[in-house]
Amino acid sequence: MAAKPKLYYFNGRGRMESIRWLLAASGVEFEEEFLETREQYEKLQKDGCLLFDQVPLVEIDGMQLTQSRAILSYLAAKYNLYGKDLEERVRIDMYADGTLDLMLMIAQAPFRPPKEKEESYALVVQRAKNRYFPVFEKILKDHGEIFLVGNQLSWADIQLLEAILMVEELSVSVLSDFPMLQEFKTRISNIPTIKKFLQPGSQRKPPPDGHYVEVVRDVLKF
Ligand SMILES: N[C@@H](CCC(=O)N[C@@H](CS)C(=O)NCC(=O)O)C(=O)O
Repeated sequence: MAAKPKLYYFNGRGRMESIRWLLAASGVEFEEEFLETREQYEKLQKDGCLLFDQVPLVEIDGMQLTQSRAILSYLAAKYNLYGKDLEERVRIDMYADGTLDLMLMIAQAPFRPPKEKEESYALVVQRAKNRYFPVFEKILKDHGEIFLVGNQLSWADIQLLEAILMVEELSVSVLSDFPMLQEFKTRISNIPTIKKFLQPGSQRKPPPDGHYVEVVRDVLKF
């Protein structure tokens, strides 16, 4: 039996969380090593595991992969979450890149000074409501299908659910003007592998707290 994928990152969401989501939604078990000290990070560097001296790092299929977007795209292809042809694939890429942009704004906010942090979160909610969610609402409404692309679950669906849940943590009523997205959220959340990942005790990570921010700063020295 092939070894489980192994994820090297902090014990928090950051740029690894979407990778956890894709694996979990695909029903793939994975191991995690959490970076807690500078020494762990320097050892990975010294051992030549980090292509550009950065995490996330994922060991899978005998490879050491870095660059979160490349990892996500590999997993999407491997686990049949990447559409049926090139046209579907590029749409999945566009939608996934949109939600990644939005989630990166959320991931970076805790590292800003308190006032800027609050402004960043407010901007995220505004962008979600005015830029990203209307697009996905319209896509679902126009094609009347249950998934964003084609007739099967894709990386784009999984990541949109992840993004919706993250923005709802900042504003519980953010979906109030988006009925298609409300239904989408319920539908995708009920896919058995995803439902399991949403249960307490899964490898899904909570929103970042002060301790997480401190560990990341200590390990990366910034
Ligand atoms: N484009 C890269 C960016 C990775 C990245 O910025 N990683 C941060 C931690 S979240 C890091 O390792 N920073 C250390 C550094 O850049 O020196 C990706 O998406 O994986």
